[in-house]
Amino acid sequence: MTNSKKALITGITGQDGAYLAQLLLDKGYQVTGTYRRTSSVNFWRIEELGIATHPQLELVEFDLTDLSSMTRLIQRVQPDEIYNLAAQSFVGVSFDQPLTTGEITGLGAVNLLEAIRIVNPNIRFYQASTSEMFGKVQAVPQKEDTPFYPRSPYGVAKLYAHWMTVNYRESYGIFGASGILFNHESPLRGREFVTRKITDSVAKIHLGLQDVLELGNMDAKRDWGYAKEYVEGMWRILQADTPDTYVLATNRTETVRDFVTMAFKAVDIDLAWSGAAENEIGTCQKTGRALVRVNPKFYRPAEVELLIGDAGKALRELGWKPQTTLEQLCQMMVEADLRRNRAGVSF
Ligand SMILES: C[C@H]1O[C@H](OP(=O)(O)OP(=O)(O)OC[C@H]2O[C@@H](n3cnc4c(=O)[nH]c(N)nc43)[C@H](O)[C@@H]2O)[C@@H](O)[C@@H](O)C1=O
Repeated sequence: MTNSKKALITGITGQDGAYLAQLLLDKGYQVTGTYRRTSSVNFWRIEELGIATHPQLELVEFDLTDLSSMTRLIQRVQPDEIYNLAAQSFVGVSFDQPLTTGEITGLGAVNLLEAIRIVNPNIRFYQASTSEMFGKVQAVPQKEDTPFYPRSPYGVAKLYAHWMTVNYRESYGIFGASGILFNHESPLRGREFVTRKITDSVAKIHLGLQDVLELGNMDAKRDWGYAKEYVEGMWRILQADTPDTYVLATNRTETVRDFVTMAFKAVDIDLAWSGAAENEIGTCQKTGRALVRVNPKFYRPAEVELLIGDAGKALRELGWKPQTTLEQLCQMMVEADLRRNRAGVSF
């Protein structure tokens, strides 16, 4: 399918960037994806999706904190839509690197908004906002009008970018839209995030490549959906008649412990839990072997205890609804990690 539309995606090497690029290429868009220079730039996600060498995909190395190069890039590409998915997105790291997180995750979005304002105010802009902005939640479930209370430098930086998007919408009439996405996972998730850390470890333990899985707070509750469906929601948000803010979530919440139990079940291991807090362990019911234990080094200075979103507005106005259950998602992730570990590849 061809289509005359052009999209710019910042953060093409991340989970969402890769899935969104695939979706837009399938729709016939010309896609420019930007990535940050790091010591180990890695294109494994777009390679796994089979789009790395797609003729309609251009990859550009780019720094979100540099307004002048951003302006030149937008002048050259002339995109119809910009999806800002680039961020320092790991909550744990943001406590150690609050300033870098603020520059990339917070100010980076404003650089894009400024460049749009300068180059072409008709460009549609999607800001990747996050349930981390609800943090210490002020209502259950959380929706678009729930007051924010971020609990990490990451959440604070995202909240700044979110309000700047709203502000540019109201001040300059820019089509600045924001998706408040709850946790969304997939086989393309990085292993620094808890679901993928769990599914990769379960695969390794099952194959005899690892002894035990160590985790932090297992009582944290998250609303986990399937990332591939969430990028479809991003696209719908930018196709709406007017720019707005939408929550994307499943409206189901489970603990980290529940996800661990589910992941071991996917390889036919039933766990029994014992001990509490720092002494909690998960043992194999059949063999009595300890497979999971808590290591306080993974605790965060401030924790988000409970997230559960209400995506009713996205359903009513955009027709968006999650389809994949957490059990299906977990199974899909464990199977992908079994496949990779059997093949000796490690992403
Ligand atoms: C929507 C939001 O979603 C993500 O943020 P996150 O919820 O912090 O994701 P996570 O997978 O790192 O942690 C989930 C929970 O799991 C707990 N937990 C326990 N033990 C470990 C552990 O060993 N590692 C990690 N990473 N977490 C652990 C941890 O303390 C937390 O309560 C990002 O995409 C972010 O960019 C974003 O926007």
